[in-house]
Amino acid sequence: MIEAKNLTKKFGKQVVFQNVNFKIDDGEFVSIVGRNGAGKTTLVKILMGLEKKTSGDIVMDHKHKIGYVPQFRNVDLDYPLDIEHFMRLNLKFTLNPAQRRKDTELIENILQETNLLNLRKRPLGLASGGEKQKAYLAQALVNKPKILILDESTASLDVDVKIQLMDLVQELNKKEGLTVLFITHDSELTKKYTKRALLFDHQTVESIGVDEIAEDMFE
Ligand SMILES: Nc1ncnc2c1ncn2[C@@H]1O[C@H](COP(=O)(O)OP(=O)(O)OP(=O)(O)O)[C@@H](O)[C@H]1O
Repeated sequence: MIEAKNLTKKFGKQVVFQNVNFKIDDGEFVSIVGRNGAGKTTLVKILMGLEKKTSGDIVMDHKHKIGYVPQFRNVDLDYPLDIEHFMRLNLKFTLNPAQRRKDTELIENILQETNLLNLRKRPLGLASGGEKQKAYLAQALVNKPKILILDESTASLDVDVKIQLMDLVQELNKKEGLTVLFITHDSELTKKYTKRALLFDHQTVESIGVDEIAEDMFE
């Protein structure tokens, strides 16, 4: 479980959120929503230890690894790594033959579960937007995370590709019990894939059922 207790974050005099309280259960698939600048990324950075909270607490099992899937950026056409080697960047280097075999088996499994087996040799720079996004997801899975953070990972993808990616994440959530934090401005995907959302608004965070989400609430 991830629990925020009276969590406050300020940048200088600017209050991003103040005394917020919420819980995210293990294995939950929850949306994180709110207008631009509401504090969603700041929360993620605090969870990942990249930013310090100002006060209050985050209670979570720190043994639980977090996989972070950013929104794909344009990659140079001549970027040298193919998808498989891009994933392998997240492996620890080892000369131990048994560990190398295990690592290869892990990569095979992830390529299979993300439907990237046929694309493993595709240079990342030449992959489509959806393929790049799947490669980012596959790379995050190499760390065997318990928590997956999708940070606007569906933005700038075509609708059918968004659905493919989200179906894949839903499967990981159901089959492997991954906790998923889905940061998004997309109210339709929020409603389709999650039951509730943490709404960041005016320095507060509120848990709302997806039925309560209005079209323009966080766009
Ligand atoms: N390192 C920083 N120093 C100062 N202010 C910051 C810093 N990081 C973020 N902020 C400010 O904190 C507020 C929250 O930013 P944050 O990036 O968390 O918003 P967000 O909800 O993720 O927005 P978006 O939907 O646009 O990605 C913004 O006003 C932002 O300018």
